[in-house]
Amino acid sequence: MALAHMEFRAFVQALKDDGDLVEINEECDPNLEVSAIIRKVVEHDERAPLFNNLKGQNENGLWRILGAPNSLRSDQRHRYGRLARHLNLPPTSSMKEILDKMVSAKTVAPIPPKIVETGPCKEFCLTPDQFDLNQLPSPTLHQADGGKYVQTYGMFIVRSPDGKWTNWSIARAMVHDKNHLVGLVMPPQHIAVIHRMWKEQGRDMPYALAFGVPPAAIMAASMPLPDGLTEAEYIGSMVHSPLELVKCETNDLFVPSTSEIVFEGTCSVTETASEGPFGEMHGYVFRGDSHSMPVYTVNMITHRKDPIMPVSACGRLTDETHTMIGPLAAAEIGYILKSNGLPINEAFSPFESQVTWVALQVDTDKLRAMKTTAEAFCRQVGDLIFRGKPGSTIHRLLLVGDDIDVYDFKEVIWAFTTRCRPVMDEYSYEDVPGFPLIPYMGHGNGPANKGGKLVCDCLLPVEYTTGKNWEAADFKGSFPPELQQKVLDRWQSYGF
Ligand SMILES: Cc1cc2c3c(c1C)C(C)(C)C[C@@H](CCc1ccccc1)N3c1c(nc(O)[nH]c1=O)N2C[C@H](O)[C@H](O)[C@H](O)COP(=O)(O)O
Ligand SMILES: [K+]
Repeated sequence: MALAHMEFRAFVQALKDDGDLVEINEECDPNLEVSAIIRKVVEHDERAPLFNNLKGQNENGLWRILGAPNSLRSDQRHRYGRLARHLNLPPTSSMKEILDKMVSAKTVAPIPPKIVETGPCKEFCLTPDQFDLNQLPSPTLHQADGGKYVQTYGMFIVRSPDGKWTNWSIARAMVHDKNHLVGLVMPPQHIAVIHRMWKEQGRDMPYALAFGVPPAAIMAASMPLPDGLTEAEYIGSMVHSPLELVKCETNDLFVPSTSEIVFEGTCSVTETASEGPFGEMHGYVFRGDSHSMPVYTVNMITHRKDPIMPVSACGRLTDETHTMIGPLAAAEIGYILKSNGLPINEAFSPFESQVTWVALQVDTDKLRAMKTTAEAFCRQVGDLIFRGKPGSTIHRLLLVGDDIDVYDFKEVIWAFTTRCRPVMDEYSYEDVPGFPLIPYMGHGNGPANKGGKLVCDCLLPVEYTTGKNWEAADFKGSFPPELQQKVLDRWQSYGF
């Protein structure tokens, strides 16, 4: 068996070996029942459900469903275990170790994928007369959704017309009819950038949609890596070995050879259909919230025997849209700021902000050496991030000092509520792209796609000049170390 980060089926086995999987063998209905179970799982950090017996499965087992593929574990020591298994890291890994791994490939030479003749994803091939997406177990995830969102954790593979750039990304898609999908293609996302290139040439965009890809691949697919970067090469260097890809049957794109299921086809550059509403990552589904989006034709389905379809039933905390979209954007944001010479140590997107914030830990020694002002520094950070793509889903950047652990929300909110004077210490951005999926944007008082962003300076003025002039009124901050040690040593004998 391959390693968990390189083959989805090995990943499912790793969850089972970790005691992090519940196999459900009684028949479940993909119409809401499956998603209701997944929602209860992710709202309580329960074990991942593997639905082995779905209403609508065909004679070759097409398909089963793995819910909550990258959500949290309840045991605090293994909280990010599922994310760690995506990257061949120990299940006790911290979020910092996980995000550092995702950024590690930026400074090494890309390792191009290896093309193989065939692979498990080719065990079965179905032409459109042999399948009906409405009869297969496509799940309805929220009762107010506009359709069956069969695509929430698969990977779209699209390539620029000149063949130079192959982008891998997650973008949602719902069943439109027996062999068509309609999906969210939204600027500034790379799938929309490439779709536009094909549209300018008046040619439909070939795509592949691979479900159950190597877990390391789906992590990079969810990360806002630079324009023009081909994820397949990036992942190869991240995992230090080439990914094995196999050619599609109906177009010249390549898919991971061990993919559980592959949809192949073309995405129209002219035909659109109604897409949404959908229970979104911020926790809302607004009735009637549908938009015209491109139609994908499914010309071929290939798959493994008894294939597993991964499903992210997203919404309120804590599912893949929170464990991946925010933190992976934060990793890219942190990297951009450091590469521009700014004194940033760490970057994280707190789940409690519904991943609309990124907290940035500032190295305040280096900050003081810059002899800058709060306004100049905050504007430098805001201009770099809010005018670029990786910051597109983030509406608040919080600058905090070295004493604040950005991975611990208690620390972040303490600094924000006590060191950032509302209005005076906040620098607004109304002339930058906004994220319309956040309810106060898409269903708020102002323009849905513009503005509504802030850089919040949670550094006190002394941190820019002479340094911290306070002691925290807490156990670690207000007592001599030897007294702290004495209390810890005698804690039991005191009677606690
Ligand atoms: C992990 C994950 C990620 C996404 C999405 C999902 C999951 C589980 C859902 C469950 C399918 C929900 C939805 C969230 C909506 C969203 C839109 C735009 C940005 C962020 C989120 N979704 C994306 C969606 N992006 C859309 O354009 N389109 C989508 O539909 N994303 C985020 C997306 O994968 C990341 O932004 C990647 O950086 C995109 O790659 P790219 O930077 O363009 O090469
Ligand atoms: K990507």
